[in-house]
Amino acid sequence: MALVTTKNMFEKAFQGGYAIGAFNINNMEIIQGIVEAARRQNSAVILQVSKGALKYAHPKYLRAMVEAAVAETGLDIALHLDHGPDFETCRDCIDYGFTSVMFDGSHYDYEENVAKTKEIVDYAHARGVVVEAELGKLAGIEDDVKVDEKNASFTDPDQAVDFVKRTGVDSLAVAIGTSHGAYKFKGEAKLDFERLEEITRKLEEAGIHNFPIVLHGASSVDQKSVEMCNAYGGKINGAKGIPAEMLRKAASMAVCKINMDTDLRLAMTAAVRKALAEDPAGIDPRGYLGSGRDLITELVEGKIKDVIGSADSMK
Ligand SMILES: O=C(CO)COP(=O)(O)O
Ligand SMILES: O=C[C@H](O)COP(=O)(O)O
Ligand SMILES: [Zn+2]
Ligand SMILES: [Zn+2]
Repeated sequence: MALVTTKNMFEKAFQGGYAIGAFNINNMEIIQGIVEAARRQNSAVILQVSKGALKYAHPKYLRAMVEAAVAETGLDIALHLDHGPDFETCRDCIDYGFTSVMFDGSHYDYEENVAKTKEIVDYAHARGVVVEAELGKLAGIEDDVKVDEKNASFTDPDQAVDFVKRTGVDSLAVAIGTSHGAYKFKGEAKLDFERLEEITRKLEEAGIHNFPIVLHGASSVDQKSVEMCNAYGGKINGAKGIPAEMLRKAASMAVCKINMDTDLRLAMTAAVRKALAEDPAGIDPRGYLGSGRDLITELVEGKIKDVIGSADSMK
């Protein structure tokens, strides 16, 4: 039993009109919380590691824990680098046994993004690893880079076709109105589904069939977690995410990978705050971290079952 790439997962998800959840991991409790949900729902899952996570927990630790999860559950699990900033980071993760890497060159000009992505695709494909790239700029905060709403730009469908052809990437993250973090919309939530449809139509016309699209910044910012945080001393105001029905619609289209981190952070924080507040004399980390882990399981199970639709994708 070994880690798998996302190739087979995406083929099935595209055909089946659902998406695979890609959840950010930073420590053992988060990994266990997600994997337990995937096990209960018999679902394939992607565990992804940001640059910040690589710094917090060495990739060797993360890989070893994820491999333990595969051995325990027998599930299809891909270990993915999220927003790889450069060739070196992507190469290191490939060399550490990741099965998928993202190179995020969206902040470079177009030709530079093409050239850098291609270099990583060549290195990865020679080693059986798949690559996700990004075109268009999402608003919000990614690692240290903050893009404000007016500097965000949606993905151009013609450019997407040219990009996929020239780089040979395996999947593409697009900008259609989602953003990273807990504050996604000031007013009404809105995604550009026509653009998403046009990207797929143009790819199909160019002979690139069933091409998997990735949606970043897809947390729903569940009010239950926000309220729980605030009830136990948190101060989270005006947070707003992507409504579940929009994610369902995206998953039914070409979106095969849906990225969520903020929702997990909120759940973990809410549960830890509550556990500490309710047991002021408690000092056992297994108590409050265990509560965080349980709430992550509950949250991820709900996403798999009711939002992204990947339940029983292991069959
Ligand atoms: O896209 C993400 C990680 O790459 C996470 O998005 P959220 O901030 O919406 O959870
Ligand atoms: O894309 C951003 C993810 O939420 C990861 O966040 P991080 O860089 O703080 O680990
Ligand atoms: Zn980006
Ligand atoms: Zn992202």
